[in-house]
Amino acid sequence: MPSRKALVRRPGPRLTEGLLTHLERTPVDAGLALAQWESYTAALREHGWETTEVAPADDCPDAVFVEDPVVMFRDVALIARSGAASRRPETAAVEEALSALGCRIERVTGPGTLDGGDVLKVGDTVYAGQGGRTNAEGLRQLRAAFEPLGARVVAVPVSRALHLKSAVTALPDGTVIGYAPLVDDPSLFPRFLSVPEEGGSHVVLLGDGKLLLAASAPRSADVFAGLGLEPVPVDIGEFEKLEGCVTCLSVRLRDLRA
Ligand SMILES: NC(=O)NCCC[C@H](N)C(=O)O
Repeated sequence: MPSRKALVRRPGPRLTEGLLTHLERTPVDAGLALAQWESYTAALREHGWETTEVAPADDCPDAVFVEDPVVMFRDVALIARSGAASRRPETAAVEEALSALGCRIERVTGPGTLDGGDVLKVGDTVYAGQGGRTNAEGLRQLRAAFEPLGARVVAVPVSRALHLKSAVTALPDGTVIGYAPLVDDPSLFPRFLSVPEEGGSHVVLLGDGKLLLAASAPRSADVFAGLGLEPVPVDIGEFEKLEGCVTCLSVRLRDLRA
């Protein structure tokens, strides 16, 4: 029976200083962001995911984007080493939380860099974005950690978005979805579906055909509903101003050993 736990991390006091790469800074309302985070984590729980909070990293503005400090494959947690040096102190408490949950821990070491947001798993295929935050050495270490476990790692160039998963994610049947202007090369994916909004390219699979996605993507939600899926919209507008999306606010742990 697959596990249904999800790591999350509460927004910290410096959230509004989060890094920006592709967007101009616009004011972030910290109170509203907290309310949106509470609704996001409540939606996970309502759909059967038990949430575990990673201890705060209050000096790290981007710590709420808990997907980036780790990549999971089966019960192995590969602790990442961000291409953004200011994000590296986020990993310590993530490692502690995963270790306490019984995960085996591996670590990306320098000069390798890797952000969890650059890794999209579709079954045993692991698409790894190489761009601003993940370098060739990080990719090499990802292969070394996961290929012995049965992963097939496919490198994907990322030049138009912060992370691979800022550009593409996947539906339950494995179809990769993306907002075409942000995808370097859709032909790298066996099946690609273009969605009408940037926010529509990020979905978190909740199980039973349900997809968590941003409320900013209603037309994409209609596309998914037309495919027989059930969109679950959540407003994450304050995090979108910081180049965050639904995927980066949690790490689902589906293969923990009992
Ligand atoms: N996986 C993700 O897409 N993470 C979003 C991180 C946003 C944050 N402001 C950053 O630039 O690192």
